[in-house]
Amino acid sequence: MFKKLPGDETQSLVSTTPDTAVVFRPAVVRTPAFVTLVIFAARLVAGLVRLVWRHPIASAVVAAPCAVAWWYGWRAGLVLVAVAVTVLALWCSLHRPSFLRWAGWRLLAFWRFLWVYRRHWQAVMVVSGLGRHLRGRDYLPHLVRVRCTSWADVVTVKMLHGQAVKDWADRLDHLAHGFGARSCRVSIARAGRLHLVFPRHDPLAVPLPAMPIPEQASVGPVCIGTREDGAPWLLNVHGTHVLVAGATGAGKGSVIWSTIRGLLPAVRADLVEIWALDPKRMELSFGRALFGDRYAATPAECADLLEAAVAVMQERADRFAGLQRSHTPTPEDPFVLVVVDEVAFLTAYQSDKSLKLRITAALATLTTQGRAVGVGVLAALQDPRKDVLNIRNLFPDKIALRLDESEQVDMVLGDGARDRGALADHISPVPQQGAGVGYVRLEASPEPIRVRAAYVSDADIRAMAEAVAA
Ligand SMILES: Nc1ncnc2c1ncn2[C@@H]1O[C@H](COP(=O)(O)OP(=O)(O)OP(=O)(O)O)[C@@H](O)[C@H]1O
Repeated sequence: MFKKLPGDETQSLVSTTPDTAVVFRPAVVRTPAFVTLVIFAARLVAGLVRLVWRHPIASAVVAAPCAVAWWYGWRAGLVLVAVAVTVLALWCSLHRPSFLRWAGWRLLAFWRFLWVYRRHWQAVMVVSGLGRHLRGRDYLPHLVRVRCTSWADVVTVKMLHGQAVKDWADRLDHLAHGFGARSCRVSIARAGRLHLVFPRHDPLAVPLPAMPIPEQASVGPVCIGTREDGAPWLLNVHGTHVLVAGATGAGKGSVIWSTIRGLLPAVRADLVEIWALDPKRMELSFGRALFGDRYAATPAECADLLEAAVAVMQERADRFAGLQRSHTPTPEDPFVLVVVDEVAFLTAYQSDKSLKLRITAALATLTTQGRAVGVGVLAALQDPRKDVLNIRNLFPDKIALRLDESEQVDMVLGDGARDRGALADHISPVPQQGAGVGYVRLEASPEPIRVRAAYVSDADIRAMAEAVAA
């Protein structure tokens, strides 16, 4: 029986019959050195062809000076390099975005493909357990492509047949540290292929100042901060309900105030009314003038205000029935946004049982029936466990700011969110670095996105209240 095995594997294969001392050792046929050399040379050529095919620009940048130096001498090669560097530097200083788009990121991707990912690929795959060693042969996932954006490397990988996304999601730490990144996130590119996102630096590490107040009166989506990829973070509050979960000091206030700030022109145009429930009397009391008489602090006042919102909702539902199925804000029927700071004070931690029942029932009614008639809820919560807020699943949109425990991430963003890289429990507790930072899931994609809300200072809130009063 002949079995072809690479390397020295065969030498260590020994088999014995179960009850005799007969030992079988396979014969080892040594491959002549020149055959091995030919195989290595063929692999090298194939690798080079693949490299040129995948990175034509970067390959040309390296190959052209070498070719000129070969044919016309090293001085000519040096001149070509100097001219190319000068042209690139000029292009970069004159029009940086187009330079980065067409040359900068591609050159960086080429460099990182070779130096970071190709170089360490085998070791990281084997040590993390994503590669397999079967019958003397290494089976490794295929490194397809590296693309660089302003803040991260996006690595496309072809999984081994039979691997699942979970196999990769379970090893994000190994991958991040193996390739020298702070973290890693995984998403599906297409069947059998994944995108691994390795941030090179944190674009959300510095606090953002309050967003400018929009010029147009609109009920949203409201720009409340920025996403990790540099795009604005747009939050929809009209036609949905939003739950913001975060430990104490996570920056829930910045999400609430940035939203109110974005709606300010609509408040002034009577298209939006903001009703505030402030059981802690710390957060919303600061901009009390913005809410007029629709501000409640004690549990009894909060229950009354919530029931008033339910009454508005039911009156509209009676009027709209059979006439319209969605709400368009008008001064007669403005969009009502009920903002609740620390909703658990009114539900789980409320000692008066009848108040607790009234509040929970009103919140459940608003969150199940308010969307279509223009009544929305934006609630903040420190502890997202079900026994603290049993109606948390009635909020279609959820934001996970810094959380204390890893299990809380999936409670907020849904199953598997943490495995896919929503590390809300790793957000820094230092306010400068981590307050207002969080993860969201957009409707169009199951992948969590890292975001940071802009910080609305006390002075900004005061100016907002004065603007509305004027
Ligand atoms: N977006 C932000 N960017 C930078 N710093 C922020 C941001 N939001 C809040 N901070 C800072 O973090 C501190 C805590 O924020 P905030 O009070 O909003 O947290 P919180 O989640 O509402 O906490 P709590 O539940 O205890 O009220 C603030 O005093 C402020 O200095």
